[in-house]
Amino acid sequence: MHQHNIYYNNEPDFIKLAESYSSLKKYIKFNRYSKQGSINFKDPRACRELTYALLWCDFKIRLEIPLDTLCPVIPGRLDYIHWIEDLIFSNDNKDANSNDNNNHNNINANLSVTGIDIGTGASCIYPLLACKLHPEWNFEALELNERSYEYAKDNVSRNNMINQIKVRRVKNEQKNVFSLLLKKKKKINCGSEWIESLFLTNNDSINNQTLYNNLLRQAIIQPDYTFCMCNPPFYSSEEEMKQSRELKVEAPHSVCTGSNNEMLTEGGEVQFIIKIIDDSVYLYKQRRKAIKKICKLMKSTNDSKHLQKKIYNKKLHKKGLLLQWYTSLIGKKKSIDPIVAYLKGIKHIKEIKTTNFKQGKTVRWGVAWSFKTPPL
Ligand SMILES: C[S@@+](CC[C@H](N)C(=O)[O-])C[C@H]1O[C@@H](n2cnc3c(N)ncnc32)[C@H](O)[C@@H]1O
Repeated sequence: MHQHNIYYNNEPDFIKLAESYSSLKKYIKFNRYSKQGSINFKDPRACRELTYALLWCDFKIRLEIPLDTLCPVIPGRLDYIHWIEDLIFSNDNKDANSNDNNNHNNINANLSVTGIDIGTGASCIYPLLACKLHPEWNFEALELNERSYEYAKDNVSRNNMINQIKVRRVKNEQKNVFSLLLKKKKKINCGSEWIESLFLTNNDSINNQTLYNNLLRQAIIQPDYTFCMCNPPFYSSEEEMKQSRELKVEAPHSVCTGSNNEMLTEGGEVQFIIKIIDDSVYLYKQRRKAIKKICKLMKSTNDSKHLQKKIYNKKLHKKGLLLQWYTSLIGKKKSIDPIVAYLKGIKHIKEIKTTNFKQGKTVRWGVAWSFKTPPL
C-alpha cells in the first residue's frame, strides 16, 4: 500500500467505525481472530455499507450506488490516486530536467491540476476522492452507461462538488475517448490561453522573436489536461470472467457486484487500453501538425493580425489534445506485456511506467505513458 494512503499500517477498526456510522452496526460480526470485528464480505449490502461508512467517516463523502454496481474498495482506489500524485509531482518532472525547457512535464508544476476519469462509474469514486484530497484539483468524469452517469452526477451534487467535477455522458464508444473534451475545447470561442497571450503580448508586429518563440514553446509543451485515469472493464466475456474466478486458489476476498457494463468489454482490458493509447496518439499527432503549421505561418508573416486570422481561420489553436500523463489500471497480470509492448512500438512516446497495487489478496497493476515534446 502507498505510504500516503491513510490506511497504510492503519486497518479500519470496524467496531469504532460502526459507532460513528450506526447503519453499519447490523453488519458487524465478531470472531475469535479479530478484536476489530469484521463484516461478511460475501454480502453486497454489508460491503456497500462499509464503503459508505469509510467514505463518510474518513473523507466526509456521502455516496449512493445501486447494489448491482461495482462497490469501490476505498484503500485500493486511493493507491491509484497516490501513484498519479507521484507521477505528476515527482522530482523527475520538476527538478531532474529543470534545464530542459523542452520538457512538457516541467511546466505543469506551476499549473492547476485537471484530471480525466474514463468510465467513472455510478460512484464517481476517483474524482470524489481525488478532489477531497486536493480541493484545488478539477475533474472531467466520463461515463458511457446512462444509469451510472445519472448516479455519478447525483453523487457529485450530493457532495457539493459540481464546480470541481464535470460528469459527461459518452454516447458513442467507438469515437475517440477524449472526443467530448475536444468538442469542449472547440466550443471555447477565444481559443486556448497560450494563443491569446501570443497575440495580446504584441499586437502590432512580430518583432520580438524571442518572446514569440517562448510563447510558442509554451503552446507546445503545455498540456491541456494533467492526467487521465481509467479502471477499465477487465474481461472480454462472461466465460473469461467465470474462468478467472475459478482459477483463484482461494475464494475471492469479497463479492463482486459489478454489472456487465463494468466488467465486460469486447477484447477485454487489453483492447480497451490499446484504444485509449491509439486515441492519445491521434490527438498528439493532430496537435503536433497544428504547431508545425503555426511555425510555418510565423516564418511567412510579420503581421500578427494576419497571423492571428490565419490561425483562427484554420482553427489551428483548437486542434489536438495533450495530457501530461495517460494512465490506466490493469486487472490481469498477463495484460501488462502486450500493453507495454504496444506502447514501446510508438515512436512518439517518451516514457512508460508500470506499478502494482497490492491490497490483501488482490493485486492490480498500473500503466502510464507520456509523449515526447513535439519539435519546434
Ligand atoms: C470497471 S468500471 C469502473 C467504475 C469506477 N471508475 C470504479 O473504479 O469503480 C468501468 C466503467 O467504464 C464505463 N465505460 C465503458 N466503456 C466506456 C467508454 N468508452 N467511455 C466511458 N466510459 C466507459 C462503464 O460503463 C463502467 O462504468
